[in-house]
Amino acid sequence: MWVGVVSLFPEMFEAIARHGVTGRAVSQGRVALEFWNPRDYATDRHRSVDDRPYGGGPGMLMKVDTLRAAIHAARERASEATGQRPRVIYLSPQGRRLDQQGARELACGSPLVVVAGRYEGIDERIVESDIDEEWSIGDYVLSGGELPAMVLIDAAARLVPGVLGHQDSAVEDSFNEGLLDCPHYTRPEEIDGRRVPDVLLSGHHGEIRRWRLKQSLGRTWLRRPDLLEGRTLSAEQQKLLEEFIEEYAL
Ligand SMILES: COc1ccccc1CNc1ccc(C(N)=O)cn1
Repeated sequence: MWVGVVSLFPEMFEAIARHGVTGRAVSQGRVALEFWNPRDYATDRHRSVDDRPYGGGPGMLMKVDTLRAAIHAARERASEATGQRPRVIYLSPQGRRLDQQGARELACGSPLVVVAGRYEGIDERIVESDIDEEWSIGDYVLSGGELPAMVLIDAAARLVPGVLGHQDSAVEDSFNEGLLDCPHYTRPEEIDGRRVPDVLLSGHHGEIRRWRLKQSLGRTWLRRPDLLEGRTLSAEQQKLLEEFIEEYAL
């Protein structure tokens, strides 16, 4: 996966570029991250990258000429590096809500150019002319698009084949089936009198799979019933959920 990042604070992206699963993906070349900083395209003495909003009002916007130069440079490089036109993405509270399905879409195929806004955002004409898609990580406002950009890149990068240790861990990710995850346990077998569920110690892999699926279904029913709306459960899933509800009601 190739990602070009347009940001005034490229060093923030060390958080994903140099640590953990994403850091390893970058060092192994499975994910390529390149950066363009609008400030590098500033020509005035103060190297300004923000500008005043027409119509007045509080705050500033990102300066048009330096931002456009950075976006165009990233676009060009994307085409050079991958032979494909990139999808230019802008993170903003006005964008399409990122979810696991969206992450899957972003992970496969086209190179991405991700634009992280600062100040009060960017000129609408840039959104119209240079941005292909607006995405949001949730209904809240942050001081910049860098953290949302890292969330989007991380969610997509971990789905790139070979990035996760053993591929099943992405497949087993309950959101993969659109369900919440089941509870997880590791040593010791008992913590303050709380024991690991016996089924997980039994070695019966079929029982364990069913227990985990039942827990995922039950938790989803309890915490996020909306995820079950309009979803047809298999006969097995229906049975397991009914069992969970019966036991829960007891
Ligand atoms: C006032 O900030 C802005 C105003 C407009 C656009 C971008 C920004 C940068 N901030 C962001 C960016 C994305 C998200 C999100 N929900 O994905 C939250 N905040």
